[in-house]
Amino acid sequence: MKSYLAAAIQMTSVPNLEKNLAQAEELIDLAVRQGAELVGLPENFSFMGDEKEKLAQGDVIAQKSEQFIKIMAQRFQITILGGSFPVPVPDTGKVYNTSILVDPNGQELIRYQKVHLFDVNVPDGNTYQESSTVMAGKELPSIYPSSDLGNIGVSICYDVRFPELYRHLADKGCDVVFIPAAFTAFTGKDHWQVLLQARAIENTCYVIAPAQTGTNYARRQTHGHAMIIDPWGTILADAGEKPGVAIAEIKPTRLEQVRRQMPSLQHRVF
Ligand SMILES: O=C(O)CNC(=O)[C@H](CS)NC(=O)CCC(=O)C(=O)O
Repeated sequence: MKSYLAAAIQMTSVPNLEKNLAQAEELIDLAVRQGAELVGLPENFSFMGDEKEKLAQGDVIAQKSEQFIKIMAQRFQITILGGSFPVPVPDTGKVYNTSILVDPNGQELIRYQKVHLFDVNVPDGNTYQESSTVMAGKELPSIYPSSDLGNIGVSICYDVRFPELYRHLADKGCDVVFIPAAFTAFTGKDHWQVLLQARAIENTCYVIAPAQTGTNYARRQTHGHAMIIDPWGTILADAGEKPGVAIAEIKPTRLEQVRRQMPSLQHRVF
Protein backbone atom coordinates (compact mmCIF):
# COMPACT_ATOMS: atom_id res chain seq x y z
CA MET A 1 0.00 0.00 0.00
CA LYS A 2 1.24 3.50 -0.84
CA SER A 3 0.33 6.99 0.42
CA TYR A 4 -2.23 8.70 -1.80
CA LEU A 5 -4.97 11.31 -1.87
CA ALA A 6 -8.62 10.35 -1.54
CA ALA A 7 -11.69 12.52 -2.16
CA ALA A 8 -15.21 12.44 -0.72
CA ILE A 9 -17.52 14.29 -3.07
CA GLN A 10 -20.39 16.36 -1.78
CA MET A 11 -23.26 17.28 -4.06
CA THR A 12 -26.90 18.31 -4.19
CA SER A 13 -28.55 15.72 -6.42
CA VAL A 14 -32.01 16.62 -7.73
CA PRO A 15 -34.73 14.77 -9.68
CA ASN A 16 -32.77 15.18 -12.95
CA LEU A 17 -30.33 12.48 -14.04
CA GLU A 18 -28.42 14.49 -16.65
CA LYS A 19 -27.98 17.48 -14.33
CA ASN A 20 -26.64 15.25 -11.56
CA LEU A 21 -24.15 13.49 -13.82
CA ALA A 22 -22.91 16.88 -15.05
CA GLN A 23 -22.48 18.08 -11.45
CA ALA A 24 -20.72 14.86 -10.47
CA GLU A 25 -18.35 15.11 -13.43
CA GLU A 26 -17.37 18.67 -12.49
CA LEU A 27 -16.62 17.65 -8.92
CA ILE A 28 -14.67 14.54 -9.95
CA ASP A 29 -12.61 16.78 -12.25
CA LEU A 30 -12.00 19.16 -9.33
CA ALA A 31 -10.86 16.28 -7.09
CA VAL A 32 -8.57 14.82 -9.74
CA ARG A 33 -6.98 18.22 -10.42
CA GLN A 34 -6.04 18.27 -6.73
CA GLY A 35 -4.44 14.86 -7.10
CA ALA A 36 -7.10 12.42 -5.84
CA GLU A 37 -6.61 8.79 -6.92
CA LEU A 38 -9.52 7.29 -4.98
CA VAL A 39 -12.82 9.16 -5.30
CA GLY A 40 -16.27 8.52 -3.80
CA LEU A 41 -19.67 9.83 -4.87
CA PRO A 42 -22.58 10.01 -2.38
CA GLU A 43 -25.66 7.84 -2.01
CA ASN A 44 -28.13 8.38 -4.85
CA PHE A 45 -25.65 10.63 -6.67
CA SER A 46 -27.45 10.28 -9.99
CA PHE A 47 -31.02 10.79 -8.79
CA MET A 48 -32.64 12.18 -5.66
CA GLY A 49 -36.38 12.54 -5.99
CA ASP A 50 -39.82 11.17 -5.42
CA GLU A 51 -39.73 7.38 -4.94
CA LYS A 52 -42.28 6.76 -7.70
CA GLU A 53 -40.30 8.85 -10.16
CA LYS A 54 -37.13 7.00 -9.21
CA LEU A 55 -38.84 3.67 -9.91
CA ALA A 56 -40.34 4.84 -13.20
CA GLN A 57 -36.91 5.90 -14.47
CA GLY A 58 -35.12 3.00 -12.77
CA ASP A 59 -33.76 1.24 -15.86
CA VAL A 60 -32.36 4.41 -17.40
CA ILE A 61 -30.86 5.63 -14.11
CA ALA A 62 -29.19 2.26 -13.47
CA GLN A 63 -27.74 1.94 -16.95
CA LYS A 64 -26.52 5.55 -17.22
CA SER A 65 -25.08 5.61 -13.69
CA GLU A 66 -23.03 2.47 -14.20
CA GLN A 67 -21.78 3.66 -17.59
CA PHE A 68 -20.92 7.07 -16.10
CA ILE A 69 -18.82 5.57 -13.29
CA LYS A 70 -16.87 3.39 -15.72
CA ILE A 71 -16.22 6.29 -18.10
CA MET A 72 -15.05 8.57 -15.26
CA ALA A 73 -12.72 5.87 -13.92
CA GLN A 74 -11.07 5.39 -17.31
CA ARG A 75 -10.98 9.03 -18.37
CA PHE A 76 -9.43 10.25 -15.10
CA GLN A 77 -7.49 7.06 -14.34
CA ILE A 78 -8.92 6.78 -10.84
CA THR A 79 -10.59 4.17 -8.67
CA ILE A 80 -14.10 5.42 -8.00
CA LEU A 81 -17.08 4.49 -5.86
CA GLY A 82 -20.51 5.16 -7.38
CA GLY A 83 -21.90 5.88 -3.90
CA SER A 84 -25.21 4.43 -4.81
CA PHE A 85 -27.87 4.31 -7.48
CA PRO A 86 -31.06 2.29 -7.92
CA VAL A 87 -30.87 -0.96 -9.89
CA PRO A 88 -34.26 -2.54 -10.70
CA VAL A 89 -34.83 -6.08 -9.43
CA PRO A 90 -36.77 -8.00 -12.11
CA ASP A 91 -40.40 -8.90 -11.33
CA THR A 92 -40.52 -7.13 -7.97
CA GLY A 93 -41.26 -3.51 -8.80
CA LYS A 94 -38.37 -2.64 -6.50
CA VAL A 95 -34.72 -1.69 -6.81
CA TYR A 96 -31.51 -2.51 -5.01
CA ASN A 97 -29.79 0.58 -3.59
CA THR A 98 -26.46 -0.33 -5.17
CA SER A 99 -22.85 0.85 -4.88
CA ILE A 100 -20.07 -0.13 -7.27
CA LEU A 101 -16.32 0.32 -6.94
CA VAL A 102 -14.57 0.58 -10.31
CA ASP A 103 -10.83 0.63 -11.14
CA PRO A 104 -9.00 2.84 -13.70
CA ASN A 105 -9.57 0.21 -16.42
CA GLY A 106 -13.33 0.51 -15.94
CA GLN A 107 -13.38 -2.89 -14.24
CA GLU A 108 -15.97 -3.43 -11.50
CA LEU A 109 -14.23 -4.46 -8.25
CA ILE A 110 -17.09 -4.54 -5.73
CA ARG A 111 -20.88 -4.46 -6.00
CA TYR A 112 -22.85 -3.96 -2.80
CA GLN A 113 -26.60 -3.78 -2.25
CA LYS A 114 -27.66 -1.76 0.81
CA VAL A 115 -28.69 -4.14 3.58
CA HIS A 116 -30.23 -1.79 6.18
CA LEU A 117 -33.16 0.23 4.88
CA PHE A 118 -34.19 3.58 6.31
CA ASP A 119 -37.76 3.04 7.52
CA VAL A 120 -37.89 5.78 10.11
CA ASN A 121 -40.23 8.50 11.29
CA VAL A 122 -37.81 11.33 11.89
CA PRO A 123 -38.89 13.61 14.77
CA ASP A 124 -38.89 16.61 12.40
CA GLY A 125 -42.15 15.24 10.94
CA ASN A 126 -40.71 13.53 7.85
CA THR A 127 -41.38 9.85 7.29
CA TYR A 128 -39.04 7.60 5.34
CA GLN A 129 -40.06 4.17 4.11
CA GLU A 130 -37.13 3.11 1.97
CA SER A 131 -38.34 -0.51 1.94
CA SER A 132 -41.46 0.47 -0.01
CA THR A 133 -39.33 0.83 -3.15
CA VAL A 134 -36.02 -0.75 -2.22
CA MET A 135 -35.26 -4.44 -1.76
CA ALA A 136 -32.85 -5.08 1.09
CA GLY A 137 -29.53 -6.63 0.11
CA LYS A 138 -28.89 -9.94 1.89
CA GLU A 139 -25.14 -10.11 1.82
CA LEU A 140 -22.41 -8.43 3.81
CA PRO A 141 -20.18 -6.20 1.70
CA SER A 142 -16.86 -7.59 0.54
CA ILE A 143 -13.37 -6.08 0.64
CA TYR A 144 -11.30 -5.28 -2.41
CA PRO A 145 -7.62 -5.86 -1.60
CA SER A 146 -5.70 -3.27 -3.63
CA SER A 147 -1.91 -3.48 -3.42
CA ASP A 148 -1.73 0.31 -4.00
CA LEU A 149 -4.76 1.68 -2.16
CA GLY A 150 -5.14 -0.82 0.70
CA ASN A 151 -8.06 -3.09 1.57
CA ILE A 152 -11.18 -1.17 0.57
CA GLY A 153 -14.61 -1.82 2.10
CA VAL A 154 -18.01 -0.46 1.16
CA SER A 155 -21.28 0.36 2.95
CA ILE A 156 -24.16 2.81 2.44
CA CYS A 157 -25.62 5.56 4.64
CA TYR A 158 -28.01 4.06 7.25
CA ASP A 159 -25.61 1.07 7.49
CA VAL A 160 -23.40 3.38 9.59
CA ARG A 161 -25.73 2.72 12.57
CA PHE A 162 -24.95 -1.02 12.49
CA PRO A 163 -21.40 -1.52 13.80
CA GLU A 164 -21.45 -5.27 13.16
CA LEU A 165 -21.20 -4.63 9.41
CA TYR A 166 -17.96 -2.68 9.93
CA ARG A 167 -16.62 -5.26 12.35
CA HIS A 168 -17.10 -7.79 9.58
CA LEU A 169 -15.07 -5.55 7.25
CA ALA A 170 -12.40 -5.11 9.94
CA ASP A 171 -12.19 -8.91 10.27
CA LYS A 172 -11.40 -8.99 6.54
CA GLY A 173 -8.56 -6.50 7.08
CA CYS A 174 -10.29 -3.31 5.99
CA ASP A 175 -7.96 -0.26 5.79
CA VAL A 176 -10.32 2.21 4.15
CA VAL A 177 -14.11 2.10 4.34
CA PHE A 178 -16.54 4.11 2.24
CA ILE A 179 -19.72 5.39 3.88
CA PRO A 180 -21.52 7.35 1.15
CA ALA A 181 -24.69 9.00 2.43
CA ALA A 182 -27.74 11.15 2.01
CA PHE A 183 -28.20 11.78 5.75
CA THR A 184 -31.22 13.83 6.75
CA ALA A 185 -30.44 17.32 8.03
CA PHE A 186 -32.27 16.51 11.27
CA THR A 187 -30.43 13.30 12.21
CA GLY A 188 -27.21 14.49 10.64
CA LYS A 189 -26.67 17.43 12.93
CA ASP A 190 -26.52 15.16 15.99
CA HIS A 191 -25.42 11.75 14.68
CA TRP A 192 -23.45 11.94 11.42
CA GLN A 193 -19.99 12.93 12.60
CA VAL A 194 -20.18 10.92 15.84
CA LEU A 195 -21.14 7.72 14.04
CA LEU A 196 -18.43 8.15 11.40
CA GLN A 197 -15.76 8.80 14.04
CA ALA A 198 -16.92 5.78 16.04
CA ARG A 199 -16.63 3.47 13.01
CA ALA A 200 -13.11 4.82 12.29
CA ILE A 201 -11.91 4.55 15.90
CA GLU A 202 -13.35 1.14 16.79
CA ASN A 203 -12.09 -0.47 13.59
CA THR A 204 -8.84 1.57 13.35
CA CYS A 205 -9.42 2.33 9.69
CA TYR A 206 -9.86 5.38 7.45
CA VAL A 207 -13.44 6.48 6.74
CA ILE A 208 -14.30 8.18 3.45
CA ALA A 209 -17.81 9.61 3.66
CA PRO A 210 -19.20 11.32 0.53
CA ALA A 211 -22.47 13.16 1.17
CA GLN A 212 -25.58 14.79 -0.19
CA THR A 213 -26.16 18.37 0.95
CA GLY A 214 -28.83 21.07 0.83
CA THR A 215 -32.33 20.91 -0.65
CA ASN A 216 -32.59 17.94 -3.01
CA TYR A 217 -36.32 18.01 -3.74
CA ALA A 218 -39.55 19.04 -2.06
CA ARG A 219 -38.87 19.04 1.67
CA ARG A 220 -35.85 16.75 1.46
CA GLN A 221 -32.94 18.47 3.23
CA THR A 222 -29.62 16.68 3.56
CA HIS A 223 -26.87 17.33 6.06
CA GLY A 224 -23.68 17.65 3.97
CA HIS A 225 -20.30 17.49 5.74
CA ALA A 226 -18.73 14.93 3.45
CA MET A 227 -15.57 13.99 5.30
CA ILE A 228 -12.46 11.91 5.57
CA ILE A 229 -11.47 10.59 9.00
CA ASP A 230 -8.23 8.89 9.99
CA PRO A 231 -7.97 5.68 12.09
CA TRP A 232 -7.52 7.72 15.29
CA GLY A 233 -10.86 9.44 14.62
CA THR A 234 -9.33 12.76 13.58
CA ILE A 235 -11.27 14.62 10.92
CA LEU A 236 -8.80 15.27 8.11
CA ALA A 237 -11.22 17.07 5.77
CA ASP A 238 -14.83 18.33 5.95
CA ALA A 239 -16.65 19.71 2.91
CA GLY A 240 -18.97 21.89 4.99
CA GLU A 241 -22.43 22.55 3.60
CA LYS A 242 -21.92 23.51 -0.05
CA PRO A 243 -21.22 21.17 -2.97
CA GLY A 244 -17.50 20.47 -3.20
CA VAL A 245 -14.90 17.90 -2.21
CA ALA A 246 -13.18 16.79 0.99
CA ILE A 247 -9.64 15.67 0.19
CA ALA A 248 -7.05 14.06 2.45
CA GLU A 249 -4.02 11.80 2.39
CA ILE A 250 -4.42 8.11 3.17
CA LYS A 251 -1.17 6.86 4.72
CA PRO A 252 -0.14 3.28 5.51
CA THR A 253 2.31 4.64 8.11
CA ARG A 254 -0.58 6.29 9.98
CA LEU A 255 -2.57 3.04 9.93
CA GLU A 256 0.41 1.15 11.36
CA GLN A 257 1.07 3.85 13.97
CA VAL A 258 -2.52 3.98 15.27
CA ARG A 259 -2.82 0.19 15.28
CA ARG A 260 0.36 0.08 17.38
CA GLN A 261 -0.74 2.85 19.74
CA MET A 262 -4.28 1.49 20.11
CA PRO A 263 -4.29 -2.27 19.41
CA SER A 264 -7.96 -2.70 20.40
CA LEU A 265 -8.72 -4.97 17.45
CA GLN A 266 -6.30 -7.50 18.96
CA HIS A 267 -8.03 -7.40 22.35
CA ARG A 268 -11.43 -8.61 21.29
CA VAL A 269 -13.05 -11.17 23.56
CA PHE A 270 -16.33 -11.83 21.73
O1 LIG B 1 -34.23 10.03 0.47
C1 LIG B 1 -33.91 9.86 -0.69
O2 LIG B 1 -34.39 10.52 -1.60
C2 LIG B 1 -32.94 8.79 -1.08
N1 LIG B 1 -32.67 7.83 -0.02
C3 LIG B 1 -31.82 8.05 0.92
O3 LIG B 1 -31.29 9.09 0.92
C4 LIG B 1 -31.55 7.04 2.03
C5 LIG B 1 -32.68 6.10 2.16
S1 LIG B 1 -34.23 6.93 2.45
N2 LIG B 1 -31.31 7.79 3.24
C6 LIG B 1 -30.80 7.30 4.36
O4 LIG B 1 -30.47 6.12 4.47
C7 LIG B 1 -30.66 8.32 5.49
C8 LIG B 1 -30.18 7.76 6.81
C9 LIG B 1 -30.20 8.80 7.86
O5 LIG B 1 -30.41 9.97 7.62
C10 LIG B 1 -29.97 8.40 9.27
O6 LIG B 1 -29.55 7.24 9.54
O7 LIG B 1 -30.18 9.26 10.14
